[in-house]
Amino acid sequence: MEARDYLKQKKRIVVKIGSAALHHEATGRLNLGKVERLVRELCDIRNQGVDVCLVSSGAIAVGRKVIGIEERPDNISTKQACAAVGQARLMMTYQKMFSEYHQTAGQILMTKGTMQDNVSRKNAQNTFEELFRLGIIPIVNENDTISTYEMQFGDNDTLSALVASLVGADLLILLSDIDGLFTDDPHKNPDAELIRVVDRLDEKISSMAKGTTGSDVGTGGMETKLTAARIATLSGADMIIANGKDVSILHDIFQGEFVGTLFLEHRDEDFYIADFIEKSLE
Ligand SMILES: Nc1ncnc2c1ncn2[C@@H]1O[C@H](COP(=O)(O)OP(=O)(O)O)[C@@H](O)[C@H]1O
Ligand SMILES: N[C@@H](CCC(=O)OP(=O)(O)O)C(=O)O
Repeated sequence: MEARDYLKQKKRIVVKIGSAALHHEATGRLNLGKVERLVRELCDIRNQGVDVCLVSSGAIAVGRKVIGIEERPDNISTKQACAAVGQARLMMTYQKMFSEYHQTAGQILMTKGTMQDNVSRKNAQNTFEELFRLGIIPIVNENDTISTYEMQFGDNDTLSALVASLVGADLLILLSDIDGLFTDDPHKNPDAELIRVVDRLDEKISSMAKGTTGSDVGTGGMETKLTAARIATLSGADMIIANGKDVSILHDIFQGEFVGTLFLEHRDEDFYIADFIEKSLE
């Protein structure tokens, strides 16, 4: 079995939490206890001197509940309205909880254009760097209120990996509603087995991930998590998919415990974010 003790040495991490992991399944409402535990874990990691960045989904799901829309919206303008309301509400909740643990959080909302355009990307990079220098925890989401189809990442798995690449993180953690990458979708195949470590993202691994999401609020499924793994590992960051059901798993990861699926970094000096977006996300 591979050793994971070296994960204790990570200096800059990006943690992504999905909409499904942030909400009560029965009501679709925000799980405040979970958000609070997540914030506590992140503050504790920050207190150890590690730069921490949170990529949080949930704007549309939160906004949906505030506005009172029962069905998952599929038209873009309704999603944008939900995001406008929900992102503000989500940040209000995060700001309050981070300040209770004496940490400061800042918001960064991005579109595909932010990453494609050299000037915008550099500006975003500078802002991240300054926030880290000041000890502030950036909270990132897609700017859903103004992103129409052609400007969308569409999923925060890919966005979180691009952020990890942009800020030179050495670890990306995707907190999902599942224990990690399985040999098949475990919601459909009870014989699927958890994969502990992925050294190379080859065809065999890619074919295991299905794009369908298991929840009413999530997007992307496992396919987008493998896209994220490709971006993160080529950029020089290890990536872990772990179950966000109990967010103290972040502590376990930092203790070097064998949880989730670990994708090992394979830095490629020729990997360039803007080229990747042009080729893969059109
Ligand atoms: N090979 C696989 N291993 C694990 N989960 C898979 C796999 N293929 C598809 N999935 C599905 O992906 C879902 C996780 O993605 P998603 O619903 O988008 O959640 P999140 O909120 O974490 O983004 C799982 O619940 C599972 O149903
Ligand atoms: N940007 C969207 C989330 C998109 C997304 O990737 O959601 P998820 O699959 O739950 O991580 C929002 O905040 O509602």
